[in-house]
Amino acid sequence: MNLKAQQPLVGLVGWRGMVGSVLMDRMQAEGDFGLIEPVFFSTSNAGGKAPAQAKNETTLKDAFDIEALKKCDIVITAQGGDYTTEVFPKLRAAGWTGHWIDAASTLRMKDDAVIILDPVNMPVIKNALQKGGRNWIGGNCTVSCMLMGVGALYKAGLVEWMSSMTYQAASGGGAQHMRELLTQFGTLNAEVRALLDDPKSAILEIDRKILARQQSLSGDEVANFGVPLGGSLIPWIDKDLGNGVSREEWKAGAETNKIMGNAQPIPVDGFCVRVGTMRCHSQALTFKLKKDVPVADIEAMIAADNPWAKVIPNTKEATLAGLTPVAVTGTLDIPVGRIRKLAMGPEYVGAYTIGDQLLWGAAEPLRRMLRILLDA
Ligand SMILES: NC(=O)C1=CN([C@@H]2O[C@H](COP(=O)(O)OP(=O)(O)OC[C@H]3O[C@@H](n4cnc5c(N)ncnc54)[C@H](OP(=O)(O)O)[C@@H]3O)[C@@H](O)[C@H]2O)C=CC1
Ligand SMILES: N[C@@H](CC(=O)OP(=O)(O)O)C(=O)O
Repeated sequence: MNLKAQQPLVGLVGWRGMVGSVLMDRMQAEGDFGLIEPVFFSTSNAGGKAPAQAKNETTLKDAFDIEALKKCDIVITAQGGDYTTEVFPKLRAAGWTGHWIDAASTLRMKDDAVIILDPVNMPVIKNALQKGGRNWIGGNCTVSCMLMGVGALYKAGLVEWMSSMTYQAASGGGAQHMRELLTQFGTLNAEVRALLDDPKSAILEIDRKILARQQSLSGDEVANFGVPLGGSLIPWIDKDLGNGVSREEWKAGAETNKIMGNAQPIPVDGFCVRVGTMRCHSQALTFKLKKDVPVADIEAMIAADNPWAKVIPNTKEATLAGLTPVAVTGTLDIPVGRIRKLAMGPEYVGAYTIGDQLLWGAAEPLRRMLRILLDA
């Protein structure tokens, strides 16, 4: 398949979901649709009208139609893991040799799949391409955002181990989770609105009423998270692996090492916590470096690594201005701040980083992989 010789046929699945919509916006902004012939698929509305970016094929194809998918040179999917599990093996079994670009975690750890994050692991991607690689999978959002920020330290071989404590946004669970969080905030606010309006009301009375309402949230009010997130947090994300580790925590080590192509795995571990933010994942990092490196050198390496990593000076003023989810949401910036030596010794370094989990954490690596294939 010579992807350069023509406008390749690119099948888009999951384009109207939350991740898919962010992907479409980014592809539009970067002019990607000018380089491809898009074919839009749907799991629910085959025969419906394709979005405005459609060119020749203006109706939606059935996303389960293997013959229709087989015609594509490239398929990009943000439809989710169940879709991948059902369709991908059938498509390959039918003899399809095109490129599969996927946001779901299903195929990430397969030997013939590469976790794509090209500003961090372009050599790994190029090497796989040369060997005929065809399966390109976006990484876990927390891992991708972390490596976009501090990948420089891994590339330099400086990391002996790293611990990551995350503060993950509601969007990581999907659109319904974001709605649930906001609805809970509204419910809680309504519960004490009269008391809030009265400046003389007792804060402990407000606190008591809020707690009572949080504890009574049930049914549809907690259908997605299972327990209240508004005014609370949840220190478990994804499945229980049965050994005290959550699947989200397991991904940190497994995916970091796979992305970096480490022959000798570097220990990466910590706790993943869901907090009441909208779509930015934050994380506090502890590094044990292999040697004592001055903070200024660490900052310089991070700043020089890629155009999106931004060092935030370790002051209160700069932190409040540039190192919060509200400051970062909707941008491709990956600020890294709070960089300092820790009390444990000169090789121990702390840092704090944030990324929009729908951009670098999901959509952006997919569209960049498309461009890599088009340029190959
Ligand atoms: N959420 C996240 O943070 C991340 C998600 N991912 C991966 O991406 C997958 C998709 O996630 P996400 O985008 O959050 O899922 P969504 O639920 O937003 O979208 C998934 C699909 O649901 C269908 N759908 C049904 N009703 C609606 C509706 N009202 N509006 C839009 N779409 C609707 C669409 O399929 P159709 O058009 O065919 O009906 C859509 O493609 C995940 O399963 C995961 O594998 C990866 C990284 C991060
Ligand atoms: N699990 C992440 C979101 C996500 O979709 O991750 P993954 O792509 O690894 O399943 C979160 O909840 O924040």
